[in-house]
Amino acid sequence: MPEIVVRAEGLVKKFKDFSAVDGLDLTIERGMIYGFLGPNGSGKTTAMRMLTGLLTPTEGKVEVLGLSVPKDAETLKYKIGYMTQTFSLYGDLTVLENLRFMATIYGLSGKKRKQRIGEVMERYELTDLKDRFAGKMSGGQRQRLALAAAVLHEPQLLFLDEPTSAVDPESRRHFWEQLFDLVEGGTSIVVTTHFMDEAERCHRIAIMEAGQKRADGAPKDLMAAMGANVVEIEGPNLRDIRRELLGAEGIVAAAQLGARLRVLVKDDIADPEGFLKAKAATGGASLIERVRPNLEDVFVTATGEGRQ
Ligand SMILES: Nc1ncnc2c1ncn2[C@@H]1O[C@H](COP(=O)(O)OP(=O)(O)OP(=O)(O)O)[C@@H](O)[C@H]1O
Repeated sequence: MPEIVVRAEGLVKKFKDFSAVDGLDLTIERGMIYGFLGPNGSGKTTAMRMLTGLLTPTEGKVEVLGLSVPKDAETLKYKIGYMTQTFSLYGDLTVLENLRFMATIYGLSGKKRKQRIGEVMERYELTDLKDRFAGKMSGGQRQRLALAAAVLHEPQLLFLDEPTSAVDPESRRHFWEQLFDLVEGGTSIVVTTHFMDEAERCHRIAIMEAGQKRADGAPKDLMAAMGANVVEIEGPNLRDIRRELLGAEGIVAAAQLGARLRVLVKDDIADPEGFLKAKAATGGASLIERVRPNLEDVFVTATGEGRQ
C-alpha cells in the first residue's frame, strides 16, 4: 500500500457566504508531484493554505504526514516546506542573511545550519550571489532562493504555490528538473499552477474550478478518459466554422490555435472526422484530421469552458 501524505475529506472554506473551497476530497501519495490546476480564483491557494495549517477550514478533515491539521500545525511546520505565491523573503537582507534567518526559524543551529546553508546555496546556484540583496535579484534568482529557503530543513513534503509564474520558460524548465531531483531524494510535492505544460509534468493532478475538484488523476489517464475526441480543421473561414459548430449537438468545444480549429467531439460519436466532414459548415475545409488529446482538452471538457 502506498503511503498517504495528504488526506482531506469534505474540505470547505467559506469567506462570509462565499465558498472559496467547496467540498474537496484529496488523497496524495508519498513520492509524487501532485498538481492543482485551475484558473485564478478557483481555490488553489485557499486549499493549499488549509493543508499547511495556515488557514482553518470551515468544515472537513485534513491529515498531513499523519498529523491532524490545523490542531498539530506547529509540529507540522518543521516537516513541510511552503513556497508562497509572492516572494516572502526579505528584499533588504542578502541571500545568506535570508537563509540564516530561515534556518533559525526552522530550529537549525551550529554546524548543521552552516552545512545546510552551504548545501542549498551550492545546489541552487546561489553561492556566488550570497552577498546580493534579495530585492536586487532577478525573478529566476529569487525563485531559486525561495526554493532553497523552503527546503533548508529537509522537509518530507513541499508545498509550492504557483512557483514559476514570475520566471521565463528556461528557468521554469530548470526549476522542474530540480523538483524531480527533490522527488528522487524522497520529497513529496504539492504544486499549484495555471500552466498546462506544468500540470502535464505532475504525476497526478486535480483540476479545480469554483472551489471544486472537477477531475483527479494522472494526466495521461485523464486524457484517455475525457469523453471526447479531438479533431483539427484547416482551411478558410475558421471563425465562421467555429460559430456554426459551437452549440451543435455532439460538439463539446471549438477553439482556434493558429491556422487550425481544434474541435472536441463527444466520444459517443463513432467517427468524429466523418461527423465533422458531413457538416455544411466544414464544406470549404482543406483538412479535417483526428489528433491526440492534450491536457488543455481535458481541462476544457472537465470545466465550464466546455459547457458554454
Ligand atoms: N481572505 C479572503 N477573504 C475573502 N475572499 C477570499 C479570501 N481569500 C481568498 N478569497 C477568495 O476565494 C477565491 C479563491 O481564491 P484563491 O486565492 O484560493 O484562488 P486561486 O485558485 O489560488 O487563484 P490565484 O491563482 O488567483 O491565486 C477567490 O474568489 C478569492 O477572492
